[in-house]
Amino acid sequence: MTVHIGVIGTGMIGQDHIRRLTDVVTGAEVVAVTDVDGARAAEVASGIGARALPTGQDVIADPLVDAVVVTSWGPTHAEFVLAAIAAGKYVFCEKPLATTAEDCLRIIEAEQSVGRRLVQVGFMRRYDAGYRAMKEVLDSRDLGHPLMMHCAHRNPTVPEAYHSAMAVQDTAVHEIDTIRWLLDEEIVSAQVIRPRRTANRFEHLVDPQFMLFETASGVRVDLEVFVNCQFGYDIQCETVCETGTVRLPDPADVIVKTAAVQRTGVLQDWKDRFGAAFDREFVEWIASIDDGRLAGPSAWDGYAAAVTTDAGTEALETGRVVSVRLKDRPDLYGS
Ligand SMILES: NC(=O)C1=CN([C@@H]2O[C@H](COP(=O)(O)OP(=O)(O)OC[C@H]3O[C@@H](n4cnc5c(N)ncnc54)[C@H](O)[C@@H]3O)[C@@H](O)[C@H]2O)C=CC1
Ligand SMILES: O=C1[C@@H](O)[C@H](O)[C@@H](O)[C@H](O)[C@H]1O
Repeated sequence: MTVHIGVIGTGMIGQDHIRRLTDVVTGAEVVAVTDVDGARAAEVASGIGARALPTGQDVIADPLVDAVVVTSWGPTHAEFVLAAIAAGKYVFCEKPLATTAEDCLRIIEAEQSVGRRLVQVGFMRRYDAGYRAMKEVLDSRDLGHPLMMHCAHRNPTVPEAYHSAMAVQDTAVHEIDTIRWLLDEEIVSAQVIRPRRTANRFEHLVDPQFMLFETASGVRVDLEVFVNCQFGYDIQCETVCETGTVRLPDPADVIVKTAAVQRTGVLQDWKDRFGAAFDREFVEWIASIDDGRLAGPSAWDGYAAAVTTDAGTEALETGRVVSVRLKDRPDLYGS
């Protein structure tokens, strides 16, 4: 069976997902696209023999579209996800699911009223081979219970429009999801410490930031977010358990030894670091639509991330430890 896809937002990641749905994933075809920049949508559509439609609502209503991919700007996500649920269509939404926890709750309520999962959120790290291997070790409890986790999320630079709260909302949001997923429990508090600022940043930006999270069972997580580290895109994660540790591998690369020096490359971009994870994310999404049972990150995961990033943003502003208070998890999203 071929799943016919409509894509809302043909910007950077929208085009990348269209390419993978067209060239990498079997059983999927992008048949309609839209963008507020109509010329961009038309150009993307013509490259793959799809139709460019005027609005996102037209894409969702299109009878030829079985499932929707939302890759427009964050503040537009909730409207499109809610419309897709109302139309009874599967919807893959890039992070964030919505920019407020209230909108995430509206999405959860809408999905519950339909009685089955239609929404998947684009937390692609859950599809990364290294993170998956780490989760297997943790789930096996071979090393006992996790006690602490040390993480780093480093970008070489960010554009001037990037502001301090984005370190939590746009960057740390990926670790917030992976912490919850790897440890299989919720985060209960967030704190943000401001170390000495790097000189290599725009004046308005607090960078780096040192974040501390605590989970329901008392696991402590530290996360360094350093978005002007200069040297590359570098993702680190180590979990310390009762009888051992498990650490994310660095991406494979050759080691060159010459002139008394040993060197290996550092990736520069999240697209390269997580390219294979994005591919697998879409392969599995299409397979789960075929099965009629979504298994990837849910609207609940999008909601939990939104509440935690709100707490993190407040923690950055106030310097306090801020509690993360979630509603009870509905049965639709497991226990
Ligand atoms: N999972 C991940 O690692 C990543 C996720 N993202 C997420 O993907 C989303 C898009 O990010 P980018 O592609 O970087 O942004 P972008 O600015 O390159 O593309 C967004 C596109 O959406 C269009 N758009 C905005 N509002 C629209 C509307 N109402 N209807 C139709 N089109 C609309 C814009 O014209 C633009 O072409 C964001 O939510 C971002 O957080 C982005 C990068 C990485
Ligand atoms: O979502 C993303 C970007 O927006 C963000 O800026 C990067 O740091 C992340 O690693 C990437 O996955």
